[in-house]
Amino acid sequence: MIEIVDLHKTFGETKVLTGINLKVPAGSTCVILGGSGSGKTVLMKHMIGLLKPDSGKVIIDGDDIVPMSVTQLQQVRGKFGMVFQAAALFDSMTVFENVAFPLREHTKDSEDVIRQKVRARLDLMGLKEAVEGKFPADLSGGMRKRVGLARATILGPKIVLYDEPTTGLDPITTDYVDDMILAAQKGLGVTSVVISHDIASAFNVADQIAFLSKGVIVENGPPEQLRESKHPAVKVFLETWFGKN
Ligand SMILES: Nc1ncnc2c1ncn2[C@@H]1O[C@H](COP(=O)(O)OP(=O)(O)OP(=O)(O)O)[C@@H](O)[C@H]1O
Repeated sequence: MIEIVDLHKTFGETKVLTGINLKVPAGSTCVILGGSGSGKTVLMKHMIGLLKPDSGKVIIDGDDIVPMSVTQLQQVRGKFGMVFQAAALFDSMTVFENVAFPLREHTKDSEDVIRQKVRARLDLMGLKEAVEGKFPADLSGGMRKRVGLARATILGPKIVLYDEPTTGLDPITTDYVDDMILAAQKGLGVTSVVISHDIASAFNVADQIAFLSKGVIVENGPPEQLRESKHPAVKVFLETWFGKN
C-alpha cells in the first residue's frame, strides 16, 4: 500500500533523510520508531505529499505521488485519515458534530445515514452514546484521541497515519489508544503508519517496526527482530527504555 524508495531530503545544510526504503503492506501496521529529531515526522509528511523529496519515490496504492500536481495530490489524500498529536478536534463542536463533519463536507448522506455512521464509528472506538453531546474540552486526553480517530476514519480511508498518538498519556489511556489502533486495523482493514517513541506501545500494535536513526532505517521487521537487534542505536534506545521502566 505504501512504498518508499531511496528517499532523500535535505533542509539547508541538514541532511534529514539519506536513503529511506520502506514497504508497508495493505492492512498492516508499521510503527516508525526513533529518537527525537531522527526524521520521523519529515518521513510521514512525505507520505502525504506535504513535503517534496530531493530524490526518491513515494508510491501510494500503486502511484508515485512525488511528481503529482496539487490537484492530483488532493485526490490521493482522500485515501488518508490522519490522527495528529493534539487530536485537532474543533473545540466549538460537539463530539457528534466533529465526527459528522467530514461526511457533511464530502458526501450527500442524509441526516439518518450520518447519525448511523457516526454512532457505528464511535461504537467501534468504545465511546458510548452519552459522549456524543459533549464538547472536546469535557473529555479526557484518551477519549479525545478516540474521537479523533473516529473522525479520521469516518470516510473509510485506506491508510491512517498517527503522529505520536500516545505522547503525554498515562499507561492506561495508552492501552486504550493501542486498542483503538488495533480496532481500526481489524475492524476496518486499514493500513496504518504510527510515529512513536513509545516502545511498549510500538510492540503492542506493530506488525512491523522501522527504526530510524540519522536519516536511514537501520532495522526493519517484526517487533522480535527489533528486540534482538545488534545495531548500536537500537540497543541504546531499547536499553534506555527498559532501564527506565
Ligand atoms: N521545515 C523544516 N525546515 C528545516 N528543518 C526541518 C524542517 N522540518 C524538520 N526539520 C529538521 O529535520 C529534523 C528531523 O525532524 P522531525 O520533526 O522529522 O523529527 P522527529 O523524529 O519527528 O522528532 P520528534 O520525535 O522530536 O518529533 C530536525 O533536525 C528538524 O529540525
